[in-house]
Amino acid sequence: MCSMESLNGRGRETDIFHTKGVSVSLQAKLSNNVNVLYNRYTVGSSFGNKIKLGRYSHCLTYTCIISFVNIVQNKMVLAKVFKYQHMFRGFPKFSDLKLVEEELPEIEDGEFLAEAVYLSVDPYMRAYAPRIPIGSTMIGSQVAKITESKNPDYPVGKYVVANFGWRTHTISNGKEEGVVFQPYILPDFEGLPISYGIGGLGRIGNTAYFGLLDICKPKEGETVVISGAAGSVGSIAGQIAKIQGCTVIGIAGSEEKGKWLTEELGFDHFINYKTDDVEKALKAAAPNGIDCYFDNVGGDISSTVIYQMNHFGRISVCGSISSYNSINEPEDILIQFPLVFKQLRMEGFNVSRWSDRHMEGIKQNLKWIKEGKLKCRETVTNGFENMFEAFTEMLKGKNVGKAVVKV
Ligand SMILES: NC(=O)C1=CN([C@@H]2O[C@H](COP(=O)(O)OP(=O)(O)OC[C@H]3O[C@@H](n4cnc5c(N)ncnc54)[C@H](OP(=O)(O)O)[C@@H]3O)[C@@H](O)[C@H]2O)C=CC1
Ligand SMILES: CCCCCC(=O)/C=C/[C@@H]1[C@@H](C/C=C\CCCC(=O)O)[C@@H](O)C[C@H]1O
Repeated sequence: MCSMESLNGRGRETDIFHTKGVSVSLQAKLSNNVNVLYNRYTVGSSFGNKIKLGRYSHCLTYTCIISFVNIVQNKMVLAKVFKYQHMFRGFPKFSDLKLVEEELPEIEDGEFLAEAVYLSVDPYMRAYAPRIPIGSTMIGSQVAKITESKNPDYPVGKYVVANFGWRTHTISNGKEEGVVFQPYILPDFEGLPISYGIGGLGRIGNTAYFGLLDICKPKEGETVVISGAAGSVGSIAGQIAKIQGCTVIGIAGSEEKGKWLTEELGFDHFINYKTDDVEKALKAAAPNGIDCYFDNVGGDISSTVIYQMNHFGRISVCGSISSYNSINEPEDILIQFPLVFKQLRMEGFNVSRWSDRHMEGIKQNLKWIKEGKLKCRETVTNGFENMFEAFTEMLKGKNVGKAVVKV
């Protein structure tokens, strides 16, 4: 491995290579955190090559120079990768990650090369951070185009949905280790955006579909509350509750989100948890109590909702984003009283529970989209190097619908 950390500097260019009589201009734009890693060195002859790297040439080893020449000559693939460098503490910092480049080898039999087109940024990346090994690739999924293949199950030109992490290029044999699902060919979305594969027509859509229908089991005429309502899961869960004939109350953090939920998605009521008194607003919106609660946020919002639930109400615990960035343990919140006295059913879930029904959820959500009953909105950030920004903006609530990054 050859580290070029000492070359760091935003937008710095290293420049001219003359190799075997061919003059090649190489622009290596290095951002603050860019490091260059070499997985494999082909020690070819670079004797006689004139290599000029300005005043930083002392930082490069001979091996690195040869490796650069090989990259230029053989068009080797360089993947950009975000590594998890320091454990997040509190709100994630840019310096907790490191952007590096990895030289990829040629693919072998059974393998394919995929180029990320859309990457997902999700709250679980923060929630699971204590379990991510330091130095490993940041976790996450993507929709990627297969650009080379020696595996007939993954043909060139097709798109895969895969848990490759925060990286632009990946070699895979279709059997990723230690991930919650294996790469699969993007189903036919009948002209809908391929990015939906990491959103409404993927595990996000299925989280809303199964988490609401299998756990809350909402019935026509019932009142359903959704927290995190304008996010990717919440906005879909609320629309599915509307499709079931329920009265739907969405809780989210801005008036713009509220307008979208009520005016475009058909939610019956909106509560802004940042400016409204949630307890009073809930009483006004649900004078007869709440039957189902789809919980994306946890914390005070959730205990306030749970205290207003009707007998035999059902709570689907999807997540608790209000606590993910906390350093301190949350204060005790006594929900046992309503759970016991109202005989509520509260159940946590992980969408992987329904992996064997993955296509059922996708097909149903696709049908509802085609029928005009379900809308999937996205907040798109451009540029792989902006992954961290997209991630933290989502944690701050700047996204409406699904937060994705377009490479
Ligand atoms: N159980 C499972 O299998 C799965 C669970 N999840 C969970 O679902 C939830 C929603 O995820 P997802 O739809 O992908 O993300 P979102 O698209 O909803 O984005 C996160 C949203 O959380 C809101 N938020 C941030 N901080 C707080 C806070 N302190 N209190 C209340 N809301 C906050 C923000 O909206 P706002 O402006 O409203 O504050 C932000 O937009 C998360 O808890 C996630 O962990 C997701 C996928 C699968
Ligand atoms: C208290 C911590 C709760 C964390 C809950 C949570 O967010 C879990 C999520 C993962 C889930 C991710 C699902 C959808 C992501 C959408 C993009 C995509 O990857 O397609 C899955 O990994 C299983 C749950 O653990």
